[in-house]
Amino acid sequence: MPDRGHERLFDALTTKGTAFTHDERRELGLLGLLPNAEKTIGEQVAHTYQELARRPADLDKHVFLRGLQDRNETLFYRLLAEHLEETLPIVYTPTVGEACQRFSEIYRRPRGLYVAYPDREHLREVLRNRPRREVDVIVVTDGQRILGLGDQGIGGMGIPIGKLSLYTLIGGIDPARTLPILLDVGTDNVERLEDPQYLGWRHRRIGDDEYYAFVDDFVTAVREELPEVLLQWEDFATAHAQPILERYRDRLLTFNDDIQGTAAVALGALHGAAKVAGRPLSQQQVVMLGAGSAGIGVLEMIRQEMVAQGLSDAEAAERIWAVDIAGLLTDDRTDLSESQRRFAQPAARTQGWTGTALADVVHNVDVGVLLGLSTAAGAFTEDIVRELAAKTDRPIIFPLSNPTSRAEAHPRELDFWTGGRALVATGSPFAPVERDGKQHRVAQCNNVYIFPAIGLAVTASGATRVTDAMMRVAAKTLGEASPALADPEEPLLPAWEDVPEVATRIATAVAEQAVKDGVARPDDHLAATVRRTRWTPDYR
Ligand SMILES: NC(=O)C1=CN([C@@H]2O[C@H](COP(=O)(O)OP(=O)(O)OC[C@H]3O[C@@H](n4cnc5c(N)ncnc54)[C@H](OP(=O)(O)O)[C@@H]3O)[C@@H](O)[C@H]2O)C=CC1
Ligand SMILES: CC(=O)C(=O)O
Ligand SMILES: [Mg+2]
Repeated sequence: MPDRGHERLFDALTTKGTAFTHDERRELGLLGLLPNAEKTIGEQVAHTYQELARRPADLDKHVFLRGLQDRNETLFYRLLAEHLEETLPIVYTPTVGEACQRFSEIYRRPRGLYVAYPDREHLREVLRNRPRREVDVIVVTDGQRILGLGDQGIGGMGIPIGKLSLYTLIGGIDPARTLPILLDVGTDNVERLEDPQYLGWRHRRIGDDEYYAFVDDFVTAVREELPEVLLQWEDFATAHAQPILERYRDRLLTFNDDIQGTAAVALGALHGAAKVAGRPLSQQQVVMLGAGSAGIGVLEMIRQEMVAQGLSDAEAAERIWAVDIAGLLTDDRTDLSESQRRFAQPAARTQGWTGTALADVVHNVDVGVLLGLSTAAGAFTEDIVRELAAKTDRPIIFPLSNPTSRAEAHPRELDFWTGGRALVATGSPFAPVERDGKQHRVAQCNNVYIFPAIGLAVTASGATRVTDAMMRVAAKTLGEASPALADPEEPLLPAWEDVPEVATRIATAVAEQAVKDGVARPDDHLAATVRRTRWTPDYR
């Protein structure tokens, strides 16, 4: 801890600002550095909230909140906790997308680490320069697939910063023990490259050989410096996301949020949806628009769930249909990756069809579940949705692409086209839908329901790996918390004010699974350990 009063006052993690008491001011050498009044944290929150509310534009609100985070983290998290539903879309999707696009323009202060390719000979030194010694969670991106907004280069840093805020807010991870990292390997975004304000390495993205060697060196440096840290991969382009996960998942404590976190939240939401629809997942025909890393990750978990519900692998595969830009994934296509090929349907099944686009699949298959992880805004058209709704009482429709501008459909339209029968969840937040004079909250099926709980689970239990079984337990525990199970009129996922508590329950179940899987130390009081691990936004 810094010993000079001035440094103490400006240490965002420990400062209390105007809430330092007179005695503390004397003790810490702060006397005279602050105006006379002594505020409580409650008063500071009220004042700061007023200031936030005065900013009309969401991006301005984002900049304001990021500034607060850099000044006083305790106050930042207390404000967010007290206004969770309202502030989440500001620090996270959709506004964080715009913040990434305009990162260089709104940049104020350093946070986290920029691990740049030109510094590749000095990665250990970069890691050693981290602001704090002890780290529980790293979120790392290379900025190539930021939400559905494509390559943002160094601007991608907004995502690890935002995700880690949610690790703290929802998962109770001590903010002093989080580290956002941006791997700066160039950008192919011409607008960024030509922008004089651009703060990243002004260079095209490096080739795959250099890229994988660099990622390897980065992982080596992380293992040497922080051998026990949880390393979360975020918003990598699909071509890199899966190979990176496969390469490191059995070697370190790591997971890919877009592949595994998204799968777990989708399965959690499907649990409640299938119950309300009155038909288990294993009896549904499932269509996914989008066969990127997120879409394939979700389908993989759905397949596992169908098998757990009694189907053979082959029977499960028959019920899963994946569609990308070129149409349905079929076994005669030569452009599919290995992970996509697992979901390719026999081309013979499309005999007699006039095409294999989404509309054709919905026309020819008794679809009960339609999911979107495609970035294709509006792809769930009125015709498609009406046809789907004519085949089933309670169509399950999840437009999951982010940010809002990339959603495959608007929940209000889905509700209208299906006469209020659709069971809907979206990736980004939407306003409640009005039906029969009542407001119905739309569930936000976003991996934010999962990753903070995974962080809490592994931190509390000392886990050394993230196993598939841990992810499945996270999905199951989330599914069991669905308000729709008790009342089909309720949303498919818990309300934001309940999410920190639900995250604690998920974390406990995941930690128990980690012990069962032999990747965490046994603990007779895991639930208590998980609760004790949680950091809370109180002045110490
Ligand atoms: N709700 C949540 O929690 C999460 C949401 N997401 C969102 O999912 C989206 C996809 O992410 P990711 O898988 O990594 O991205 P990718 O870009 O790798 O995948 C997109 C997929 O959609 C396909 N696609 C694109 N446009 C169309 C179209 N017009 N019609 C049909 N298919 C199309 C692409 O096909 P092709 O390969 O042929 O181009 C590709 O298969 C993003 O918007 C992201 O924000 C991601 C993670 C979590
Ligand atoms: C939510 C998320 O991880 C994404 O859209 O990429
Ligand atoms: Mg992501």
